[in-house]
Amino acid sequence: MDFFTYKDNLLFAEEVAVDDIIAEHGTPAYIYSRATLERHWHAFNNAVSAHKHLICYAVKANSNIGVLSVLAKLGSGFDIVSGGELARVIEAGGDPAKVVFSGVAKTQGEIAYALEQGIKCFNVESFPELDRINTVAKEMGKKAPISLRINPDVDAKTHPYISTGLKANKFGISREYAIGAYEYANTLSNLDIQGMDCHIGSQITELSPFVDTLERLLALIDQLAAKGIHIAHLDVGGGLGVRYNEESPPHPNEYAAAMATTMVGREDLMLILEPGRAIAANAGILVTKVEFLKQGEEKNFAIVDAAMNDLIRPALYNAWQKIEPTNVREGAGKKYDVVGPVCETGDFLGKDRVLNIEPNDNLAVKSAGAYGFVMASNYNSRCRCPEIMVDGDKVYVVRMRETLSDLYKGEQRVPN
Ligand SMILES: Cc1ncc(COP(=O)(O)O)c(C=O)c1O
Ligand SMILES: N[C@@H](CCCC[NH3+])C(=O)O
Repeated sequence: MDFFTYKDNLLFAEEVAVDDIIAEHGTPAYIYSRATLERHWHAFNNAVSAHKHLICYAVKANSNIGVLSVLAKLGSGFDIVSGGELARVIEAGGDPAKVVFSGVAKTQGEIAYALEQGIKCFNVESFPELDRINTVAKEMGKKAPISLRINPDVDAKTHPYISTGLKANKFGISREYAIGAYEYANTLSNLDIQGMDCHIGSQITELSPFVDTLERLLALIDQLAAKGIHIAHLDVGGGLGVRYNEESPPHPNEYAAAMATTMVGREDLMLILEPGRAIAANAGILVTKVEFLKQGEEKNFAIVDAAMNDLIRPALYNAWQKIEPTNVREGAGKKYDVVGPVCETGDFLGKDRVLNIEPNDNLAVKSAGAYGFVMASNYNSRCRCPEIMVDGDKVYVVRMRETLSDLYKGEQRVPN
């Protein structure tokens, strides 16, 4: 069931017509569906329910407090990569004891903050990070729960910018050094070895890289057990892809069930999943208004009021996201490049899209709930747009549109 559907040619978000939301709140605007977020989360959670598990939603995909609060109310855990994300989780009502902290460069301050809040685990990415966490924990008179992120050297077959599990990537500790790293961690008195983790990349559309990775990590866990090092949880990271266009990634049910099946016989080993995109992407759209239609010599342009500063994925990864009018007109359309107001040729949301549109029509850029607003900027001194949550027939502004003075808040003139 899709919670962004057309009724009589009008796009609805759950029970509310998108054009009605826009009439009140303007464009551009991100619109999220609570029911979709919940359904996606449950798809993961249900598929692994027979195994001891924790779903740690990857906050980086969409860190809006409203979004996090929806997931916190379901009892979700969270995967964070900064102190800022931890603060958001707490503000949203999330439980720090269900937080895992990933990232290659955690600062001393971030480590201390996370220890103070009592997070579940630090996903450690290097030997020097082990030392840093041990030192901070010692100063605080605490033991830090840790997991080591193992780089399994598996090809996730995704865009090179979002592949993370290859030897050539900066992430994790290579498999060759894994045992040594655990043995070293075991000598540090303020560390408490809890888990093993990995994350091989994002927008992965096949099961096999996930299963290969899991098998490699389980083999390492067995080697560690033989050395008397006990691992209590295995965190398989995130990375499950979504359908933007023609992709056919495994359903979260299928993916999570494959993970749980590979772990049969290891009932004591808690399974942690860190899905981000698969929960948030198709739970959101970006709505933008057509400002002008312009005929170039070679191309037609639909110039819209959203830009690369609002949604950078097309410019950054040449990513394709579906673009559809919120009110469908009868008749054939024309081919357009959908471009924004920013002064860069790379400022496009889509190219060669057949659309039947007029100025002032609204367009919905689909699958924009993940890596959308979180990657937005104020480039060209553009105000970041609002984020709106629809819940049945209710509409909540979960982040207000920025105003012009927000743009220079905290800045000052230089005195004479
Ligand atoms: C450590 C870690 N976990 C989880 C995720 C979430 O990935 P995705 O949004 O592809 O599920 C990421 C981002 O790729 C990540 O770096
Ligand atoms: N920002 C990327 C995903 C990054 C994954 C983070 N580890 C995207 O939009 O596809």
